[in-house]
Amino acid sequence: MQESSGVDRVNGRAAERQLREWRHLFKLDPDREISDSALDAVCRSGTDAVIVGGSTGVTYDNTTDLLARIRRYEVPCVLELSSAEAAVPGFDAYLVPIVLNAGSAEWIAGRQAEAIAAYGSMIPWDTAVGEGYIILNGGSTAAKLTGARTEIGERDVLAYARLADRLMRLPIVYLEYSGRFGDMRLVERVRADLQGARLFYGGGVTDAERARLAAAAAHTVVVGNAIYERLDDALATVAAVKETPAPA
Ligand SMILES: CC(C)=CCC/C(C)=C/CC/C(C)=C/CC/C(C)=C/CC/C(C)=C/CC/C(C)=C/CC/C(C)=C/COP(=O)(O)OP(=O)(O)O
Ligand SMILES: O=P(O)(O)OC[C@@H](O)CO
Ligand SMILES: [Mg+2]
Repeated sequence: MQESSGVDRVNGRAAERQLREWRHLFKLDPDREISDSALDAVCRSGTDAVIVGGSTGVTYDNTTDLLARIRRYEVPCVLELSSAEAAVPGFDAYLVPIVLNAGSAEWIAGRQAEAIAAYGSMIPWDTAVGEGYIILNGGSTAAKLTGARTEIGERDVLAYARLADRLMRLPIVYLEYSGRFGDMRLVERVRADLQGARLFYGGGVTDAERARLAAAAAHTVVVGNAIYERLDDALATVAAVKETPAPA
């Protein structure tokens, strides 16, 4: 384990505890171009960790290339798996999405079980962490891919979150609005209702103002597309999140 990685590889549950302390995360998509100077700014920004992931076009090669570039820096780097073929060794931890409101079991347990069977003893269980995704922007790539039931109200969102939190005991519930800024009242309600899981929020956090709102509602704020579209504003989200008092 690298001293600076921020993720304890000796004991997977310790890795989960460390993830719980993270307030701000940047998500880099291996399927999108990023210049060396932009990557340098992201990795030195003070974010708690960089997630590598995207819903489509993620391959072993583009994931390996991005990991090698990020490894020049001390920032912890975790892989969010969206395809079994792109399970690249060398990350500090592995996040495995389980799309609770997917239209088909393929995205809830099907692909995951297939990959677990295929990789067998090669899986680094000590750094593997499950994420209970609830996808709420029907226009997003992830929603279309998984046929997610996005037209649902607070009662159903809370039910999915409780399923993940109280029954499945997943360490992370992820409210995903990728590409659109979500309903912070709903985010706040879901976070306040969780008993053990950490609430990750991602979607449309494009500047400091939105980052503050999201940081007041969720435990952890994830910033993705803004890195590619409005880099300076994206970088400003780090301080905005860190300066916002963490919710309970
Ligand atoms: C080294 C080694 C062998 C490591 C293995 C690590 C490990 C723990 C393996 C276990 C096996 C396993 C379970 C593998 C994963 C299998 C798998 C493919 C699961 C399916 C994941 C899934 C449900 C994907 C659906 C899409 C999704 C929810 C992706 C999450 C990321 C996301 C939403 C990104 C946003 O995407 P983006 O492209 O940016 O979207 P926009 O267009 O909106 O911007
Ligand atoms: O790309 P954005 O809209 O910032 O969303 C971040 C993340 O939740 C995507 O999985
Ligand atoms: Mg994206």
